[in-house]
Parts: sequence; structure tokens; C-alpha cells
Amino acid sequence: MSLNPRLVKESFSVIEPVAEQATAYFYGRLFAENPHLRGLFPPALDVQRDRLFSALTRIVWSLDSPDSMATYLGQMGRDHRKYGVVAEHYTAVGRALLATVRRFAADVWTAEIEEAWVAAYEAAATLMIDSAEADAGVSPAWWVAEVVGHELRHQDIAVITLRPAQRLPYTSGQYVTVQTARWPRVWRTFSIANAPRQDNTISLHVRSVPGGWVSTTLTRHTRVGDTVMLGPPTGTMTPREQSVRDVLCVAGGTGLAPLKAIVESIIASGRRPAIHLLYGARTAGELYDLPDLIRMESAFPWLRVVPVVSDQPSYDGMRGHLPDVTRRLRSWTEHDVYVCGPSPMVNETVRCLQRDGVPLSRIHRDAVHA
Ligand SMILES: NC(=O)C1=CN([C@@H]2O[C@H](COP(=O)(O)OP(=O)(O)OC[C@H]3O[C@@H](n4cnc5c(N)ncnc54)[C@H](O)[C@@H]3O)[C@@H](O)[C@H]2O)C=CC1
Repeated sequence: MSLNPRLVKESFSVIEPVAEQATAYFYGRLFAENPHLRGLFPPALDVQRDRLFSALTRIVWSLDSPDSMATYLGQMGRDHRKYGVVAEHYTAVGRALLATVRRFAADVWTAEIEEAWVAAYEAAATLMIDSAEADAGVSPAWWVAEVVGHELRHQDIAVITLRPAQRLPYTSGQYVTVQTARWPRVWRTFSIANAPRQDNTISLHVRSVPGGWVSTTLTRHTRVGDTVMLGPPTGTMTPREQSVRDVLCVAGGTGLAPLKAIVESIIASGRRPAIHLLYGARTAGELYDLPDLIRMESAFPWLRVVPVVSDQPSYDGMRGHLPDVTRRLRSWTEHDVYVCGPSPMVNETVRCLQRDGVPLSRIHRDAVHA
């Protein structure tokens, strides 16, 4: 059976407009046929549903790019170990998925399309299973970590320091998923806000979002001495180590976290590129990490930190929206650029930079927090 990305994509386009119903049907079918699998998922499936569909979308549209599909699915396979997923679960998921696409693309469905989906799923599942098995030989499925520092820097933003019980290998700019005892099986993503440290501790920047179970638990109901669980570090927005270019980082809110890690690792590398770090918040009070960044700036004269405030007319410094301020400041066409923050801000910043002549290949971002 051979992969036929075109047939998979065409039939998937029919399902995309009814994604919500299709995903609900998928889970209904999966749990009706395999009630024991329900226990692997969190009690409320809303976030899970969105994730499933966005993962599926990404896989379908990368079927033509075997390298990016292998990287993505390899990461997912490793990450799924923390849920307790094992090889036989993929058969059950494949059956429910096929039943779902067959039903929601019924108007266009043919035997060839069915064959194409079966081949694509088999290829995807094999990549995930193989990478999970390879990972099981060298790495835990998750890490238990103790909270060793908790600073509420603003009414809803905390900087939390964790000490994993085992070594946690990662690259600056990557993120981890976090599960708290209060919300079993609910994992949320946070970037590691530091370059690797000798003592193996990591810091996270967490803003409690309204209705956010894990973010609220971490900011308001977590104390030094508590334990959390961490999934494996993931993500591709990592520093270009061989580059000799100067660097621009554009950070919106807690999107600062991975960029601070990247800046730290550039400093630790011994290279001395000029680094501009534009750090935006809505109000001056939300520039929760500014004192630390100013300390870094005074220790490393080639680092320039530019705080930017968007929604406080009385602010006595640089005011405006990050995408506008970025382009107003100077031309960045020769820089390596890293952008992180709320997705509309990231998208707009990338659009502006591209329009001003910065090649997309030099603009680095991570889609995970979008
Ligand atoms: N906590 C973490 O580890 C990480 C968080 N993120 C993401 O970063 C974001 C941070 O959110 P908050 O701190 O609540 O940010 P926020 O909503 O307070 O905004 C931060 C900055 O982004 C600008 N901004 C917001 N919306 C904009 C838009 N539509 N156009 C132009 N500029 C805009 C604001 O003016 C401000 O300068 C979240 O979406 C989160 O998912 C990303 C990576 C890591």
C-alpha cells in the first residue's frame, strides 16, 4: 500500500469545515469501542479535541514532506509516553479515525481514498511507535519535579523554579508540558525560561489565564515543596549556534520565557553578537521580569533590552504595539530573529519583518503556544 498524500488532503479538506463534529464523533466512537481508553484522557476533552484536530491537520498537510513529518511525529510519539500510550492503542485510534473520515467525507469517499488513509495512518503510527520505543531505552516517560522557588511577580504572573528528580536534557528555547496534582491527566505547555543550568533546575513563567486549570494552580495554589510532573522537552525554536549574525528577539508578555533562555545561551556560548531584546507588555506592571533583564543588560554590554508598553498612555518609555515598534526602531534585514508571544502579535510581527525584507528562513518562532 503506498502513500497518496493528494487523496488524503482532498478528502481531509471536506472534513475541515466540520472539524468540531468530526472530532466529537471520533472520541465518541473511540470510547464506545474501547471504554478502557477513557481513563487515559482528562475528564474534560475540550482542549484535547482542539489538539487532536490541529495535530491531524499538521500531519495531513505535511504528508508531502517526509522529514518534517518524521520530526513532528517522532516528538509526538515520545511525548505520548507520558499518557501511558502503548503500541496497541494505535490500532484502536486508527479504527476510530478511519470510521470518522469515512463518515464525514462520505460524499467523496472511494476505495482509493480509504486505501490512502490506511497507508497514511500506518506510516504515522509507525513513526510514533518507533520513536516511543527508542526513547523508552534512554529516557523516562515523565519527570517528577519539586517546586524550589515561587515568586508572584504580578497579580497573575509567577516565575516558578523546579528541580527535576532526574536529569532533564533540553536545548534553550524548548518547552515542557506540566501536570499538577490538582488536575490529573491535564497537561499544559510552558517554555523553559533559562539555558541549561549546572544544578538541573528550570524556571517557568506562568500567567494564570481565566479558566486555566493548570496556570491558575501554578500561580495561585502552588508552594515551595510541592511536586509537579513534566513531559519531555520539545520544540524547534532553538538558537542558531553556527550563525555569526546579530540577533533580534521580540517577546510579548510571558512569551519572553523561551527568548530569555535563547539570550542566556548565546551569552554562555561566548559569542558576542549585538542582541536587541524587545520586551512588550500591556502595562508597565506586567513587565514582570524587567529587573532581571536589566541586570543581564548591565553584565553584558552587547545586550540591549527595550521595554515596550502598549496599553498605558501614562507610561514614560517606549509605547506602542510590538510589530510597529520593531519596524520603527531600525532595519533588521541582516539579523537572526526570534519571536514569541500571543499568536496575533507573533503573526503580525513576522508579517511586518518579512515585508521589510527579512527572509522567512531567518525568523524563528514556535507554533505550540498559538
Ligand atoms: N508562558 C510561556 O511559557 C509562554 C507563553 N507563550 C504565549 O505568549 C502569550 C503571552 O500572553 P500574555 O503574557 O497574556 O500577553 P499579553 O496579552 O499581555 O500581551 C503581551 C504583549 O503582546 C502585545 N500584543 C498582544 N496582542 C497583540 C496583537 N493582536 N497585536 C500586536 N501586539 C499584541 C501586547 O501589546 C503586549 O506588548 C500567550 O499567548 C502564551 O501562550 C509563548 C511561549 C511561552
